Amino acid sequence: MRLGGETTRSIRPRSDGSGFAVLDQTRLPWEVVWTEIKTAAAAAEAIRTMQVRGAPLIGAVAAFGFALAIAADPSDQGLDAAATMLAVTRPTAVNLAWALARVRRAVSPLPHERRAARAWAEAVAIAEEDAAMCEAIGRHGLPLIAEIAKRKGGRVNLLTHCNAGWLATVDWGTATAPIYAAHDAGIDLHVWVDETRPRNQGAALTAFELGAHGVPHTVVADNAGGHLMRRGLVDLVLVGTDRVARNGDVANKIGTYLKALAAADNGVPFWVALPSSTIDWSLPSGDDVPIEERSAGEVTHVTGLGEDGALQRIRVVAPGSGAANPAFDVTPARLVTGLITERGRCAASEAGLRSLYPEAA
Ligand SMILES: CSC[C@@H](O)[C@@H](O)C(=O)COP(=O)(O)O
Repeated sequence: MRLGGETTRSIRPRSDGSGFAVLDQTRLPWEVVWTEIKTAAAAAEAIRTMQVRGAPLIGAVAAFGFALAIAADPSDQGLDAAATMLAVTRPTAVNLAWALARVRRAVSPLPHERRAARAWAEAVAIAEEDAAMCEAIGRHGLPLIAEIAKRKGGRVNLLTHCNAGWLATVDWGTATAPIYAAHDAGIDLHVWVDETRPRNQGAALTAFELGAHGVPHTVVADNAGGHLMRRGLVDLVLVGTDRVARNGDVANKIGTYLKALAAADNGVPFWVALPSSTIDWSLPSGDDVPIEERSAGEVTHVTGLGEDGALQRIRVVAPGSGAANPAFDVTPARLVTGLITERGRCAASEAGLRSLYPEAA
């Protein structure tokens, strides 16, 4: 996607397999900084500190990190240790465990000396496939926006939460892929961007991306969505997800559930975009999705650019008051109009998912 004057992806593997570079998302939108990752420990730290975030990108970075670990120690014990170190970095996005299991399946039957090259090739394949899946999500989601544009005969207003854009994936994004596809096809659209407290992925990242691509957008406080929907100012809510349970329940950034409730009350379609690497077939419902509990400091303080151009961290909560910080919530399938995947659109239900993925166990 576009970044400054160039076209780029969110992750840049070195052709010799010695490491990869990622965009440090804790510095965006203020600075574009590429961070070199050369060890599995550095990959784990980048995921843990959210220099990289977003379910599909977490999976890709974990895969490359695992490959680096396997190059350093291809033994079974080495594989166990590296997989555990990477797996515990963040709990909610299933893409992380999915990517580690995939690399492990690819290398386990091989002799030690062939494991490193195979692991790196698998990580590259995961990244390439993610970009292709997101592009396909764009193709399958585009008609939803085109139909509204045709019916309305004017500008289509979308609302999105968090960052499910190309920064959260390898390229294109999940929720943003249909938006970019529609915008590039000449459809007049505008995106309401939820700021997404406490870490402000909407205000900092989605707004940054949409701006770089020339997509008209407006950042709103997280609490504005219901009001905008009641006023008829939202035609479609489109979000990503970190884990979809077998029954179509969807885990996503905290606050998504409230948007789904407001959308249902106002008859606004609520669609969720995902690559198949985000489906957790082992989970019967969203009740069992592990919800990440993050530091209270993310709620008590905000980070931003001061008048002097320096980054500042400011306390916004009364001194002495505690804070809780659940980072994700689960939207029940009954509130989801449908799912957009790389294979097409389906109902948010086990039957819907199986209609697109009949081979799933
Ligand atoms: C394509 S991304 C879908 C989700 O990963 C995204 O909406 C989200 O919730 C990201 O959360 P984050 O905590 O920033 O990793």
